[in-house]
Amino acid sequence: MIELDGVSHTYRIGEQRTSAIREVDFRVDQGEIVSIVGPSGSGKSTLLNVMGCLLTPDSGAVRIMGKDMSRLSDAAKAEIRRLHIGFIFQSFNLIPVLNAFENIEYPLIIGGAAAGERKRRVGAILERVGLAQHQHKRPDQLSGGQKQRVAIARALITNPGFVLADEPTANLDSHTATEILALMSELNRELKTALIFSTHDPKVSAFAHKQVRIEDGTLVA
Ligand SMILES: Nc1ncnc2c1ncn2[C@@H]1O[C@H](COP(=O)(O)OP(=O)(O)OP(=O)(O)O)[C@@H](O)[C@H]1O
Repeated sequence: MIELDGVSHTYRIGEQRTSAIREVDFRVDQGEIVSIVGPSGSGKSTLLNVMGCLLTPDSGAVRIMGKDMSRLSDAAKAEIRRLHIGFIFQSFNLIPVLNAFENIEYPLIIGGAAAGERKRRVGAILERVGLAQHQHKRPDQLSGGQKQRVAIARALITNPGFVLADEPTANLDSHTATEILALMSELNRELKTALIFSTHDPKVSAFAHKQVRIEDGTLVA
């Protein structure tokens, strides 16, 4: 599970201070789908980045699988991220010079998987997300929905316990967004991977089992 206990974060640029999240208590259990809803600037990305250990909060505790992140070195946190957390971004963040197969394979190379195992696992997930026939295309040769399918496959290829998705459907038309959400829900049921995603669209939020609302950095519901 991921647990946040009284977590706050303030950005500092010169003299300017922006209190992005304040005293957030939050918990996600295995297999849940949780949406974080709120207007622009309310702190959704900051909250996801703290949960994914991409950002160290000023105060409060972040525990992942029971481990207190504040006690770990950067290298140990990177290892927790690699083993337990997948990321999906609004703008897909695929590597432009790699094709779909290679983008999905990349986390397995980092993790030291052998070539045969990589081929088998990437082949299986390409089938699962409906992209087997597009595996040799680079991101600029894929549609928005196909790019997000590659990103979903890349996030899931290491079998993480959690996938954090920052506005995963914001750059997609509503039909493609619905397809992507349906795919993520199916994969959540099959793999029991928890999915935490942010959105400001109530229709998108409705896909979640649990919805939390953030306003001005504070969880309000
Ligand atoms: N790197 C940063 N440096 C300084 N201020 C930041 C930084 N990132 C975010 N902020 C500020 O922190 C607050 C929360 O931002 P955050 O990106 O978490 O909100 P959000 O709800 O994800 O917004 P959006 O829906 O527009 O992506 C905003 O006031 C924002 O301007």
